[in-house]
Amino acid sequence: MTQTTARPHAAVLGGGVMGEALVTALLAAGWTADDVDVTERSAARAMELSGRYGVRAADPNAKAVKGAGLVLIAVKPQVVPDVLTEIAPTLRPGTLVVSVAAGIPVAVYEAALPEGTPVVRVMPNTPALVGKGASAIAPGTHATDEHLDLAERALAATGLVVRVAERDLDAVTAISGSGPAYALYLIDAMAEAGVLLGLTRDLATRLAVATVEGSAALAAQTGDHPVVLRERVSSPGGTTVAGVAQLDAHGVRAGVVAAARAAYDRSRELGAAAAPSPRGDR
Ligand SMILES: NC(=O)C1=CN([C@@H]2O[C@H](COP(=O)(O)OP(=O)(O)OC[C@H]3O[C@@H](n4cnc5c(N)ncnc54)[C@H](OP(=O)(O)O)[C@@H]3O)[C@@H](O)[C@H]2O)C=CC1
Ligand SMILES: O=C(O)[C@@H]1CCC=N1
Repeated sequence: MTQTTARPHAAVLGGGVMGEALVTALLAAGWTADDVDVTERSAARAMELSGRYGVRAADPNAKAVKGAGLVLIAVKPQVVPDVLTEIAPTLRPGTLVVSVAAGIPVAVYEAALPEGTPVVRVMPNTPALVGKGASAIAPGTHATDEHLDLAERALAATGLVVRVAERDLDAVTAISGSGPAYALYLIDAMAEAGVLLGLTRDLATRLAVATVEGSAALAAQTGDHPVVLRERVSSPGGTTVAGVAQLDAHGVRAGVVAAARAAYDRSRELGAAAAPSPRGDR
């Protein structure tokens, strides 16, 4: 059965950073609090989310998915196999399973869940919390365009959502999934430099945040290549070329590439660890 209801009852499994972002996204996209259940390992955290958003703190996972037409998995990758074992017996036919877990291949979900279960993998990022996220979604074997549409409706309030093939998700994870940490690392470094040069920390941080936000907006709104935009900041013989030469001298570009490569490799490792063993004896 294909689940195409506009806003089916949703169960968010795992109410950590990303689970909370998904709960807020659903509510912002028009789901009512009555239509969203959230499960957690710790009852205190589940109650916290329930108190904050009015959603139902439901447990265990097997019970939460019983009445759901949309299940969103937001536990750590290492916990995904156990959660799939828990929910497989009670998942309704046709319920769309959406997972944000890094690295875990669609094949792992499809092997553990009832035959024909539609699965969509999502790689979101934390700016989703303020509607400025970037998410990529990839369909499993049984996910139709309608299932992708439903996943997009669920993510509508989080920001940019793009459709990709599953093979691209490790790279997406390395760039936009982990990317906010790289950007925030830069902001922190710029603010720290401002303090070193005599600004107050508050002023330096505000300037660094506004500068990175403004630069991103400039790139997004003009569509100009980042190098062209960078050249416009760089007056001949001026301050910017002096500064950027130091970024090159300190290998910052190479560091960013190495960071993304390491995140990509880690995403693949997480997937390999969760994959059924060749002997099929997991
Ligand atoms: N944070 C991010 O920027 C992004 C994260 N993701 C993915 O989102 C997923 C969650 O990450 P994140 O939110 O950062 O991690 P968190 O640790 O913040 O959230 C996971 C939550 O799941 C809870 N949990 C553990 N076991 C169960 C269970 N059996 N049933 C229900 N809940 C359970 C954890 O509780 P406890 O802490 O008590 O174990 C925790 O609160 C990961 O798979 C990650 O790859 C994807 C993109 C970006
Ligand atoms: O660090 C992680 O593993 C998750 C996935 C992408 C961002 N955070």
